[in-house]
Amino acid sequence: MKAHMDRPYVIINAAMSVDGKISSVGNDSRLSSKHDLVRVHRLRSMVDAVMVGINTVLIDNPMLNVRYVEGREGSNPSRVVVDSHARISPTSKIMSTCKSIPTIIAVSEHADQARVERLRGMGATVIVVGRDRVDLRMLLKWLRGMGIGKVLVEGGGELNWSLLKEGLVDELMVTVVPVVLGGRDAKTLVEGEGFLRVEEGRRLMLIDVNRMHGNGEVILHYKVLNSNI
Ligand SMILES: NC(=O)C1=CN([C@@H]2O[C@H](COP(=O)(O)OP(=O)(O)OC[C@H]3O[C@@H](n4cnc5c(N)ncnc54)[C@H](O)[C@@H]3O)[C@@H](O)[C@H]2O)C=CC1
Ligand SMILES: Nc1nc(O)c(N)c(N[C@@H]2O[C@H](COP(=O)(O)O)[C@@H](O)[C@H]2O)n1
Repeated sequence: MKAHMDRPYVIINAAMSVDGKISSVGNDSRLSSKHDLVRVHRLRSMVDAVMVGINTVLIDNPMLNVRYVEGREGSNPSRVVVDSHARISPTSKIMSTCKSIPTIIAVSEHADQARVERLRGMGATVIVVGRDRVDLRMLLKWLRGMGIGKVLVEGGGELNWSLLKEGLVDELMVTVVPVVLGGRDAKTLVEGEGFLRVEEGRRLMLIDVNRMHGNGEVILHYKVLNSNI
């Protein structure tokens, strides 16, 4: 697990149903067990930053801190929100705690300046990376320059797609939860426009499979191949 010259080491982690959904049509994403969440928090404690897309923040209102295990030297990783138009709410859990947990909001040049200043005034670091939407390669380069060596991406499907498509992911960890959710509009692990042909798909190498305490959850751990290093 070593950072690259121009970007941090990137791990995607998510929980999905057997039919590939990361949330139900009713936007319920509480899929995995407490045991699995303890594993996720351990992962959080081992990285420098946790990254999510703005939809995940608007829908889940996550905290993204380390709660279920002892943090590294009692500290939390930085939080990075990919938010082209600075839509994050000042009353969100992330913004409400940005004075005590380092918080980076990545926006595009199209973000409203007043919103950006408000977020900065609350204590978040707002960086402009990209014209119409956040340029993820530029963002990762900036994070690397700030000394961030490992990033854990915790969704959602659109962010996962953009990162995988651009070859910016090193590992993928998926907890397959023994439930079927269905729903054509329910979010899947990877959204976006998708690859036209199977041969264009991002290839993975299975490096580990773990069963979680007999509750039927299976954790699949892959290395992502042909990423642009
Ligand atoms: N079960 C699980 O492990 C998880 C489930 N979720 C669920 O996923 C859903 C949200 O996922 P999505 O709607 O796919 O949204 P997302 O959370 O991936 O956010 C995507 C949004 O980020 C912004 N963005 C800016 N620049 C971007 C870029 N270069 N690439 C991609 N996005 C960019 C855009 O506004 C875009 O619509 C929620 O329902 C949440 O509950 C989210 C995380 C984990
Ligand atoms: N690994 C995993 N399993 C699930 O079942 C989940 N619902 C998620 N969701 C991710 O964790 C965020 C919530 O974090 P906090 O508990 O608020 O710290 C959520 O927004 C997703 O990114 N992950």
